[in-house]
Amino acid sequence: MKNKVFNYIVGKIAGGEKLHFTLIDPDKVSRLDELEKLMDIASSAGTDAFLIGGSTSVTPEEAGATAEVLKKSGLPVVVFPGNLNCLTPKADAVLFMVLMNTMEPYYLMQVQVLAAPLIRKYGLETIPTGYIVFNTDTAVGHIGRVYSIPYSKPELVLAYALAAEMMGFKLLYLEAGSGAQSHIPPAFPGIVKKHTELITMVGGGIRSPDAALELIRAGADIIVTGTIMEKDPERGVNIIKTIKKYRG
Ligand SMILES: CC(C)=CCC/C(C)=C/CC/C(C)=C/CC/C(C)=C/COP(=O)(O)OP(=O)(O)O
Ligand SMILES: O=P(O)(O)OC[C@@H](O)CO
Ligand SMILES: [Mg+2]
Repeated sequence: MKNKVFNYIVGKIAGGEKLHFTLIDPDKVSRLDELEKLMDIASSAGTDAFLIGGSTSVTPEEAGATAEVLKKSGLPVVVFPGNLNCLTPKADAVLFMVLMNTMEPYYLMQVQVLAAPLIRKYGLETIPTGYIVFNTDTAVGHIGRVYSIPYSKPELVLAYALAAEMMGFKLLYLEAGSGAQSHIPPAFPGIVKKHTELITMVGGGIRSPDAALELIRAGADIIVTGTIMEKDPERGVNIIKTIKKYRG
């Protein structure tokens, strides 16, 4: 069905839910038995979908094998691509992303042109996504040649968000970078939510239920965690449960 994953997300948000996505980096979780364990823990806690991706070192075979395992959960499996190598027909959908604050033309239009025919052949659903990365001191910040946006300037974030909406993106991913020292300020999802209709997804450096709650209260619709599930699954479960209990 067309837009199946997107409609699943929109339906949950319309029903008053806040969502949690679990990021699996095939570069970090390469053993399939470990992956299955993580999947069971996250899905029992109530995560709403799985993202698969990494900035470096993901082979198409690893992406495919990861997707195949995660599909067993019955939850949507969405590619969050660092590049073409992350694409796999085994997933349900792909975040069709533009890295809005890059200085590298490849991440603005070239990778999308290279990816589009492959995605069509694979039959993957595409979710038009504006991607903004705030921390240059992370793998994605380095690989993506990110042009940093000051943390003290939410109005600049809003300018990006308005541009994303005017260009027809449906989702805006505000990213501190995987393993970032700190998550983004709540004022960022706050200002985006106040002035646009974009689905607002926040990730990077979220390591506590309080941090997730703060971002959700400010306006984030979707919280992404990756590292915490690999390092401290119990804490990861607490974050998911807190998000799923929240009613605004
Ligand atoms: C449309 C297609 C096919 C691709 C878009 C490609 C774009 C725009 C990529 C943006 C730049 C980039 C490198 C994104 C990577 C995002 C990602 C999957 C991050 C996951 O975390 P890691 O950066 O691997 O963190 P670790 O350092 O913890 O491994
Ligand atoms: O690994 P963490 O810090 O949870 O970040 C998740 C995600 O936003 C990275 O793209
Ligand atoms: Mg990685």
